Amino acid sequence: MPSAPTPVTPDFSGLWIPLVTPFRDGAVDHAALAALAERLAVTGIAGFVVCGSTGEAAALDADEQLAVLATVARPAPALPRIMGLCGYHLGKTVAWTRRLNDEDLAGLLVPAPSYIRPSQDGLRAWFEAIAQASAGPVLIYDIPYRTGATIARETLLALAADPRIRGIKDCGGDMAKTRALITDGRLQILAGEDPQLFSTVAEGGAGAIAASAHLQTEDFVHVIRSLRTGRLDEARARWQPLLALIELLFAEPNPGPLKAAMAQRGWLQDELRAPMTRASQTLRERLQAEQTGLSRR
Ligand SMILES: O=C(O)C1=N[C@H](C(=O)O)C[C@H](O)C1
Repeated sequence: MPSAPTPVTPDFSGLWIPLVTPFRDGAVDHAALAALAERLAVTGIAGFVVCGSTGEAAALDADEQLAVLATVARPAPALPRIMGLCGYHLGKTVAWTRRLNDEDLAGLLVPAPSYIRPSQDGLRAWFEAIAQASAGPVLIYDIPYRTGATIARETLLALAADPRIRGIKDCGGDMAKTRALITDGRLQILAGEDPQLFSTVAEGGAGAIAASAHLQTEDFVHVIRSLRTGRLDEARARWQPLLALIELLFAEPNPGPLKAAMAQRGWLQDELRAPMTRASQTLRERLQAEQTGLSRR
């Protein structure tokens, strides 16, 4: 049986959960967040991503983001935490990066600046300025459908030469680009599009940051471990039953459907901050039926 790939340092392999931020009556529900972190911490995950897009970070102010980070750290202090950044103002983002140097973080997850669509040279300068300000490693968050900026393969390969930039959360939707990065070998590739988790890890990706893995977490952990140790049949057997759930969770903007499904399990209130909205009634019903089916398996 093939052995697992040799880990690189720092090791970002495995399954990372981009935590939702639970709300109750408009405020962050820290009790629900702490209970969620506690529940997930024992499932075999690599760690948490705090304040990613699933965490509705764009709707949280700086104090709320720091409070969320502190709450997540409490139940499992030894479990690594990656902090998400978002924005488009370089000076403010660099200043926030410096503030985050005071926190105990495994890394920063940094998207391209939203809305302004800089050139490839501008994108490179953006990531390098943030990496330079960061005390810890940086993972590039490549998500053109949210930011409006496509990071070209050549730009990513150029950024890979920076020793502070260690990985990528890949939502680029371009498998040829993903393969080029895997072949290049300098960045650790984490699948960020949940349906692509299997193919990315099977082709040599290090793991995933997958919102849908809030649910059926052990199955997702098992899929990644099986793929990384060459147990393809085992991985496929765990993966295929997850596909319908994943499809439903992204049938409307994330994290609406995910929060609906989690609320059905009694884990949080089905509440989002505007302009994000709850999943539609029809989708909520389909999620309920799918979850009932999974619980009978
Ligand atoms: O917050 C994240 O990290 C993720 N975001 C993606 C998105 O909604 O854009 C989805 C992915 O599962 C994790």
